[in-house]
Amino acid sequence: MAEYTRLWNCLALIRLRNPPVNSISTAVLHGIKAGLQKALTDHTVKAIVICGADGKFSAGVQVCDSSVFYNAQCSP
Ligand SMILES: C/C=C(\C)C(=O)SCCNC(=O)CCNC(=O)[C@H](O)C(C)(C)COP(=O)(O)OP(=O)(O)OC[C@H]1O[C@@H](n2cnc3c(N)ncnc32)[C@H](O)[C@@H]1OP(=O)(O)O
Repeated sequence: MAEYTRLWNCLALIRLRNPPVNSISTAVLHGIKAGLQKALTDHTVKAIVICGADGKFSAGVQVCDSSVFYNAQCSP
């Protein structure tokens, strides 16, 4: 999952949340995309911060979820 939060001033935050290491699954990828779309349609947003939950950023692609590569390349 990835949670979108509109922060103060011109900032938006996308927080990756996929315990234990916030790896990027297909669901996380979709959450990032949804967050980016929200930020892009809010013309007051000037910068997007992407972080990971619970003090970790991300271990990268979720092992054993090869569909992540397909979804990253093929989704519009
Ligand atoms: C193209 C290529 C792209 C886009 C890539 O992203 S390549 C990068 C792929 N990711 C990695 O190679 C990272 C592999 N993981 C690590 O190096 C380490 O796990 C860590 C540094 C992220 C954390 O180390 P540590 O704090 O010692 O914890 P553990 O190694 O014990 O891991 C904790 C649990 O997390 C699970 N884990 C780790 N990485 C992934 C991952 N990428 N996808 C899914 N799950 C992951 C790990 O299996 C442990 O799970 P449990 O055993 O506790 O159930």
